[in-house]
Amino acid sequence: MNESTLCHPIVDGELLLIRKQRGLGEGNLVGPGGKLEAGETPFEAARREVREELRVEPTGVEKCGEFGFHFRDDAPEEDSMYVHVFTADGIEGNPEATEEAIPEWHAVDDLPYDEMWVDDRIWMPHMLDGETFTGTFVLTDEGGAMHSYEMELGVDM
Ligand SMILES: COc1nc(N)nc2c1ncn2[C@H]1C[C@H](O)[C@@H](COP(=O)(O)OP(=O)(O)OP(=O)(O)O)O1
Repeated sequence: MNESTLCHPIVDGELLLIRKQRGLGEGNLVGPGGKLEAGETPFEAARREVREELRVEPTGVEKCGEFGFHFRDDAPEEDSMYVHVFTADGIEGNPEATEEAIPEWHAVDDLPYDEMWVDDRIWMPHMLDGETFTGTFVLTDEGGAMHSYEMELGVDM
């Protein structure tokens, strides 16, 4: 299964997201992140992806969760991903648009979940409340709807 990361800087009540310019979820509003490279830990990959996508260095990076997902209509082994989720308490530098990502800040209490992956509205409120979590999500309709999911809160990370 592909392993990837998401890293969410949260500063002054706002969450730094990206408008994804290519790859899985192109056009969606997502956390900065991407697949692990060979020999990399999830922590290293999370920081590298923020640097590559937004040209800033995340600070105070901490893991808050992990989840797996697959699409119901596809073979799970061919189209599934395991995602390590991090928060950051700041960034060094000013986010820049790159060919992969356009930065957008959004108030944590008014997130546009209808422009995000359908699983985000389930786990992200827990992340924003400072809870740890694990989850499994099964999406349908090419990711447009949630078929089923399981989540556990208060998990050791
Ligand atoms: C289907 O549900 C998803 N939900 C959430 N919350 N995040 C998702 C979902 N599917 C993909 N993602 C995120 C997780 C990773 O951060 C990226 C992976 O995207 P991609 O396959 O494009 O990986 P990259 O490493 O960015 O690709 P490049 O080879 O272009 O660097 O999406």
